[in-house]
Amino acid sequence: MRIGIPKEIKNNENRVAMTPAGVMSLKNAGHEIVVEMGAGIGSGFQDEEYVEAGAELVQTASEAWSQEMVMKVKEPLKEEFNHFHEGLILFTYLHLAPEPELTEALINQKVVAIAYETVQAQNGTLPLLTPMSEVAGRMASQIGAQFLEKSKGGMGILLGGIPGVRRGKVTIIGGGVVGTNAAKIAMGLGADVTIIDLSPERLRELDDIFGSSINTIMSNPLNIARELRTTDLVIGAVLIPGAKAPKLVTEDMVKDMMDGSVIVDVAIDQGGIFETTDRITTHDNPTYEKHGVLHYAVANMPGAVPRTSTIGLTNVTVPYALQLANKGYKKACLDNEALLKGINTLEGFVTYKAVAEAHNLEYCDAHSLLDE
Ligand SMILES: NC(=O)C1=CN([C@@H]2O[C@H](COP(=O)(O)OP(=O)(O)OC[C@H]3O[C@@H](n4cnc5c(N)ncnc54)[C@H](O)[C@@H]3O)[C@@H](O)[C@H]2O)C=CC1
Ligand SMILES: CC(=O)C(=O)O
Repeated sequence: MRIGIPKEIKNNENRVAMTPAGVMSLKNAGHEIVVEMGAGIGSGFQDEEYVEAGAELVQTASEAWSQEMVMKVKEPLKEEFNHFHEGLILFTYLHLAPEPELTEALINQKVVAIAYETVQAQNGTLPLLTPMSEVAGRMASQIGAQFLEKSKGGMGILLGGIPGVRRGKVTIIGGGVVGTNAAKIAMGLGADVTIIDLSPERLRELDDIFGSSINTIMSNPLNIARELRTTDLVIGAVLIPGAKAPKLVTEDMVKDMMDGSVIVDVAIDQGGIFETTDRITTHDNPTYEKHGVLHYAVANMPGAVPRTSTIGLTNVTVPYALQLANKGYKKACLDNEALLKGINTLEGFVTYKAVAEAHNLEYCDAHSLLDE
């Protein structure tokens, strides 16, 4: 199969879909990899390294996009929609639930759109989301700590406190991969950490992992409102796979937060869990202030640490890319239920229920389309 790797064009998106090591694995399996010149530079991978690994370099995005399968990192931006063509296999993060225009473009062009974030293993885990959630979770506490500094717009507190001065309070809503990683770093900084989750089993697991070093609390509107009144940094880390994020924090709850406190809404890529994170911010201009609270809502946080992120992402995507390329997407998805769950659009239909529901579109089962 011929596989294209275009350069990412989102604001400060320095990741690339494939390292030279990944290219070599696919090349050794008999596939042709076409890499847009300079695609790896932001992650510290030179064009020559791709050539040595067996890739063909091309000058334009159009050439990289005109292959049978395209692998990317971020969901395509409007400027990229004109590259879509019927039957193209697009393997990337998509986050379609909050993206009606992208969903429509993929349907209209009959793209086989396989979303990294909905590839789901039998045990419910999301293997192609996990490494980026690990990165974003760890970054969320670092970033929150920074924006609590006075010069950055925060209330001017040190999360770890000092002897004689209270520690900062961090509340994490959603105790999955992002939440757990955010907790590790916040604890490392010396903060007083609380995790709120809806799943009693998950709260139990968190209690087993962290013991009495953190507080665990059941998710409900009353508990969230009460915790946020005394929180310095709140991190949004809830996910319902494929679906628009639930707005768990109302505008009134935000109004009740302390002036100079900070929100980091990591779940913004699925629409965000705060009523007040009504826009996506960028690494260039990452925050805005509303009701005295600083809001950070960058949808490609791992793009800021591209070297770590690109290697982490390629580690997990290559085995799936090999299945798609070796068997063709139909057989690969029929053989592997996890990959099948990744298909979000196929033959002009939405094939992921939560996405169809988000846009009020007809849902069609991917398995039955592949079986025809
Ligand atoms: N902004 C960015 O750059 C990045 C964003 N993300 C996003 O972060 C979000 C979280 O991802 P993961 O941690 O990997 O998901 P996950 O599936 O590991 O964890 C989600 C957690 O939310 C909990 N949850 C569900 N409903 C809840 C509710 N009503 N109240 C409280 N908790 C609830 C679940 O029980 C689960 O523990 C996703 O939207 C993901 O796409 C991930 C990486 C980068
Ligand atoms: C998960 C995602 O969208 C990202 O890493 O940018």
